[in-house]
Amino acid sequence: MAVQYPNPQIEPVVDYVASCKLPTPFGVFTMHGFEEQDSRREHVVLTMGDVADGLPVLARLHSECLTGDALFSLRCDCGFQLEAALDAIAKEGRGALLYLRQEGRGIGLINKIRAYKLQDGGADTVEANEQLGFPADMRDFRVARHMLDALNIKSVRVMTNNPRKLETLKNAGIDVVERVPLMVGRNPHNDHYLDTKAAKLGHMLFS
Ligand SMILES: Nc1nc2c(ncn2[C@@H]2O[C@H](COP(=O)(O)OP(=O)(O)OP(=O)(O)O)[C@@H](O)[C@H]2O)c(=O)[nH]1
Ligand SMILES: [Zn+2]
Repeated sequence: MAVQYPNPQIEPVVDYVASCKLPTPFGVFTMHGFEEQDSRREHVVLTMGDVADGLPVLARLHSECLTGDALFSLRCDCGFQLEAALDAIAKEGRGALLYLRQEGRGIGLINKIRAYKLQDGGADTVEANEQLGFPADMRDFRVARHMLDALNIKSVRVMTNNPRKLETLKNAGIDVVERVPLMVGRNPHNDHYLDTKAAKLGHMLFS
């Protein structure tokens, strides 16, 4: 069985490091860098507008997907969601995108490649994780709460299709006031994957 990180028994400590401007095709964001003390994992938050005014903030808590976010993979919907979230924040002129380094729902990139190989052989996304000895989802969102606290973000309107993720966020101490759907990027390569997420992981992917 895989070792879970961060350890659920130990509250993670996350240090704010520095902020800078980040111009993008969607608009100019401010990028805030954070570092987790134990794992030295580096996370960023992109913000736009005044997010510390106490009002709910449009937010995306995006888990790293190197293949979808940076390498144009059509196996999932991550890259499309990343773009749509940045676009939505820019259109509203205010919001936050937390880019969380928990690749492959927490199993890491190399294990995700192993999982994809099993999926190439017929397993679905959940079965593949289980065959490798991992739970379907190993993510831990307590790190995100620390980053929201550091930025004085009191409550969030979360862009997600995953109601279970909202529960996980609430259990991590994050004040979620609304779910904002983020349905983009369905294509022939991820059709089955998205159907599996809806059937087995509870995602609301049908309007
Ligand atoms: N283990 C595993 N991880 C995957 C797979 N496809 C995508 N991921 C990872 O899943 C994470 C994204 O989680 P999802 O379950 O797609 O979406 P979600 O964040 O729960 O829900 P949304 O907010 O609606 O996107 C990223 O870390 C991806 O790297 C897969 O087949 N296997
Ligand atoms: Zn992905």
